Amino acid sequence: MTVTAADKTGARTTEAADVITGARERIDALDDRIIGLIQERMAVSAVIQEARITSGGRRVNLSREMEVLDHYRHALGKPGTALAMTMLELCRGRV
Ligand SMILES: C=C(O[C@@H]1C=C(C(=O)O)C=C[C@H]1O)C(=O)O
Repeated sequence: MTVTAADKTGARTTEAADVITGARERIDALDDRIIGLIQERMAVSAVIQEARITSGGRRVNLSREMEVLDHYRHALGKPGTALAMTMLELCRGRV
């Protein structure tokens, strides 16, 4: 059986299916960029952590993490905090 664009998108008209298919391509491209930025952030964060550990300090700096959490919460509301927590976990591991 053939899978139509309407089947894949959940749309009930070909016009809506076309809009959704085009917008999903943009979302996929945005997600690629977001993932690239997260990977870049992880690399920069690793440089900071290594410098601090090599100097005799600790990997984690909680006061800085609070600033990062506040930044995301101000920009995105409560879910921003959860997003920042996940980002921090990606960048420095679970604490
Ligand atoms: C990158 C740092 O080290 C750790 C990782 C952080 C981050 O990825 O944003 C923030 C605080 C630290 O726990 C830093 O101190 O800035």
